[in-house]
Amino acid sequence: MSLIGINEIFLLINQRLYYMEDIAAYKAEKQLAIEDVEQEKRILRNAMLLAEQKGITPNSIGPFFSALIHAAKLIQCRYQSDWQKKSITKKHPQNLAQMRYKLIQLNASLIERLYQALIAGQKFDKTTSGSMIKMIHHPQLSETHKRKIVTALQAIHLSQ
Ligand SMILES: O=C(O)C(=O)C[C@]1(C(=O)O)C=C[C@@H](O)C=C1
Repeated sequence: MSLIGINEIFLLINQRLYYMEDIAAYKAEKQLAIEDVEQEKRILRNAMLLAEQKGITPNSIGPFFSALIHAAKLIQCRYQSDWQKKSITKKHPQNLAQMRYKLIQLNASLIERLYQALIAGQKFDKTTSGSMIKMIHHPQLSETHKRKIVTALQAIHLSQ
């Protein structure tokens, strides 16, 4: 697996995280709660199903998407709290349904890329932790939370 393959995985992770600013803005405008437990269940079910169809152990992909969702909620909370403090809101966010549709596509692409990396023999071992953490870019995400995403990614494995 080339570095390009890994770059693509982190590009998709970053794209997913970047949507959270707009989602936070939409929810602030519509006064919706950040957390939507039913949507989270749908995301996890869908990810595990797709992973299983590919040949990735579903229980190993679950914690990775849980870590992404956890980071997503944290980012939304931080944006909303920043805006509240400064009495500003981000205007004209995209529609939530549209953003969720894009997130579903990103999730599927992520699973596909992870699968390709794993069958190519890519090892996401501890020696790569530092460089992978550096590949996650988000102004609202601390090193600790980036590490949680990377640790969950390292546990993803192919079905036997
Ligand atoms: O779809 C949303 O409403 C989101 O905020 C995105 C997301 C996710 O990461 O997929 C994050 C938090 C919610 O609890 C549900 C889903």
